Amino acid sequence: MTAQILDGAALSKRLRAEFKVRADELALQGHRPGLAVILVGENPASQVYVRNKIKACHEAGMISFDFPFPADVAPAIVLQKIAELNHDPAVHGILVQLPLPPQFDEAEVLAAIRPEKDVDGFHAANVGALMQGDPRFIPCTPYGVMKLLAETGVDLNGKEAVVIGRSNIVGKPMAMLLLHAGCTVTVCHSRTKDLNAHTRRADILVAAIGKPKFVTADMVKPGALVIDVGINRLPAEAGGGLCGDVDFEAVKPIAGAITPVPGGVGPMTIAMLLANTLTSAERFAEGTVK
Ligand SMILES: Nc1nc2c(c(=O)[nH]1)N[C@@H](CN(C=O)c1ccc(C(=O)N[C@@H](CCC(=O)O)C(=O)O)cc1)CN2
Repeated sequence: MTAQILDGAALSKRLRAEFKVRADELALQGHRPGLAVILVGENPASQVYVRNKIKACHEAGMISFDFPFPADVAPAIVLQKIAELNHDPAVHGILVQLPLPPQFDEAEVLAAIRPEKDVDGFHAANVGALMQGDPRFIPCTPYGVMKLLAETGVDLNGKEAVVIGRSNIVGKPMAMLLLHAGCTVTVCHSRTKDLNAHTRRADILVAAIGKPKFVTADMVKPGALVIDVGINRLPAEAGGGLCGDVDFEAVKPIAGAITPVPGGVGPMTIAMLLANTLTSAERFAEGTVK
């Protein structure tokens, strides 16, 4: 058996072309979608992600408003900017790139974003709505994973799903989405005993732990859908480049489907950010949100 490769780069490109059509329609009605992007500091990976988000935004016919701040900025300055953006009618989505420098209370910053413009879906109100099965904005990475799983055509109802990782950005919302899709969900983490016993019975295995090639072939059930959320930068002495949390070459012959890194979940994260921004702009345009 060789796995279906879930090509997130191709799917993202397809979706972004569809978004452009919708964005242009909104622009004709005077509501071109606008995304405000706040980046604090010079974390090289964050700089790449933000650059890619802004580029994707422009290519999809949306406006970006870019706010870079130095690493030592006082949190009050960033909070003030968020307050302004909350009231700006040209801005339909606000994103604060994570992680933030240590002087910030991340929860305080995320709580300052108006939930109706929280296109990352990290505000407690949006997290709560997702928990209740009535999502307003779905966090971009898990949202992208659900789109990739849909590409396999596999009915998720009744399937065993195992998520490795319990972060607020990926692990927890991922578990919730899989639960709502009818899966029986297990969330594993650093304290989980006998991890392999859990992963080996997973029909859907999502790895989001940030450890290069952590998931090995012996951890995977034959035919499983394996989703790799990890993006690990290898040191030069290990050959450099990016690798995921899954040992791709070893797991590919066993899995039913698998995402590559790069080119799997990462590009879908950006596509779903645009999807959320577009949704927000449509809500403002139709008056569902004021
Ligand atoms: N405010 C947010 N901060 C962070 C999020 C998020 O969703 N919102 N997620 C991650 C980083 N992230 C988006 O911001 C992100 C990560 C990776 C990619 C991506 O396209 N990866 C490429 C490789 C790119 C490279 O060369 O490094 C791939 O996998 O093919 C996009 C977005 C943490 N912060």
